[in-house]
Formats: sequence, C-alpha cells, structure tokens
Amino acid sequence: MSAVRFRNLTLGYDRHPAVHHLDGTVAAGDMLAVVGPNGAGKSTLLKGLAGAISPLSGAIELGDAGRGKIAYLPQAAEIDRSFPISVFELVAMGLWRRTGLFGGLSRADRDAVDHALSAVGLTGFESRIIGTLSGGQLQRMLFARLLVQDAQLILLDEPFTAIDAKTTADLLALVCRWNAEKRTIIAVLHDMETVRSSFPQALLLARRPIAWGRTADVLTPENLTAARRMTEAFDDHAAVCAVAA
Ligand SMILES: Nc1ncnc2c1ncn2[C@@H]1O[C@H](COP(=O)(O)OP(=O)(O)OP(=O)(O)O)[C@@H](O)[C@H]1O
Repeated sequence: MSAVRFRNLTLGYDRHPAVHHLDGTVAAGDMLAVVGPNGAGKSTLLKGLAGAISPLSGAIELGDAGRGKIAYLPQAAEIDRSFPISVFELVAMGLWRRTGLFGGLSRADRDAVDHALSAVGLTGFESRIIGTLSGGQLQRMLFARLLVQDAQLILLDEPFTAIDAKTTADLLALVCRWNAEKRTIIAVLHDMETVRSSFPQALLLARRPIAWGRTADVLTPENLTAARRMTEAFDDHAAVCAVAA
C-alpha cells in the first residue's frame, strides 16, 4: 500500500524547477530520509508534499494518508518566534482540524496537549511565551504539536539541525515510535550517521533523484559525489524542461 506516489514530478518557483523528473513510491509505514547537498530541492519536495506549493508538472498522489492527515515540521528558520503565543497554545494549534480555529478545547483536548508536552519533556513550560525558549526547547515544543496532530504521514525538515545530542536522541526516539505505530515518516536530514543508523530507506536528491532505495545502497561514495557535482552544475535560471526522465 502506498502512502505517496510521485509521477514525473517537477516542483519549482516562478517556472524554474527545483526538483524534476521524480518518479517513485513511498510505501505506507516507510521511514524515508531525503538527503542531498544544499540547494538539492529537499525542502521544496517537502513543501510540495505538504501542499504549500503546487507541481509545475507531473503529480503527487497521496494514498490512504490524505492531505488532512499530514503533519509537517518546517525548518526552524521558517518559524516566527516573535509571535506572542504560549507553549500550550501553540501545541493546541495541532488540534485545530478537530476543534476549528476558534473552537474551545475540551477536557480531552487539554489532556492531549498536557500528555504531548510531558512526552517531549516540557511539563512546566505551558505558559512560557515561545520566543523565550531555547532552540532545543522550541524543537521539543514543535514535536509536541506533531504528536497532537496524530497524522499518518509525518514530514520533518531538518528536525535535528542545531539541536544537542540529548535532545536529538529524545526526538529521534519519538520519530521511531511513530514509525513503529505504522506511520509514514519522510525526513530531510544532513547527518549521515543518523540516516544510516535509523532510516532504512533513503532518497538522494540533486534536483533530480540520484538514488532511492535501501540506505546502504543509496549512500555510496559514488552516489554522494554524483549528487554534489549535479547540484553544483545546476542552472538556477533554467526553465522547466520537457525532457523525459
Ligand atoms: N521561495 C523560493 N523562491 C525561489 N526559489 C527558491 C525558493 N525556495 C527555494 N528556492 C530555490 O530552490 C532550490 C532548492 O531549494 P531547497 O530549499 O528545496 O533546497 P534544499 O535541498 O532544502 O537545501 P538546504 O539543504 O540548503 O536546505 C534552491 O536553488 C533555492 O534557491
């Protein structure tokens, strides 16, 4: 059973492709790492999956994990930390599909938020304003929001970047638990050790896919060198091409 199918997918900005000729299937319950050099199109792919940008051509087909069941953690740099909202309120936003944006929270909703905060080690931080959190605490809070979203497909963009070893280990354990619950995980990662140790599947991207499959088969020195060369050579101003994959 597939969670996601890419069909000759091209994603980009202002008609310039950032990812192109992507074909393939993510099976339900996969734990897939998306790796590649800076500018390879990894974040763009997650934005496409999250529905934040539309394909320039081709398609992304979602299986049982419909759009309503996707949880998306953007890169930390995209979070507006100046927004005056408490930790509890931000985590409760993960419930909005159920409660509506301005709906009240039931006792069960409040318990779900408390439980999620406890699971990420943030009990006691409920009324802290998010701008006062450290980077690691902020990431724990965003994971708590993912927890309450209870999604079948979870997209993580560099979830462990600039996070210390203890926090990384705690959050990685949560990701592994989600996967053990048969949720599908697609994570952009730069740390190859984490990918090799915890992600059975990898997609190596350099604007187009270089390799996709078992992590050990994908992360070979030859593939990594090819990806680096490919990304460096890419012309950012090229128009969408009509070349078949
Ligand atoms: N909003 C945007 N408008 C125009 N171009 C963009 C936009 N976002 C990304 N790009 C371009 O798309 C290409 C792919 O960027 P993307 O962020 O997907 O790469 P990445 O693999 O996630 O890189 P990194 O590892 O540096 O985060 C880059 O050339 C980038 O400059």
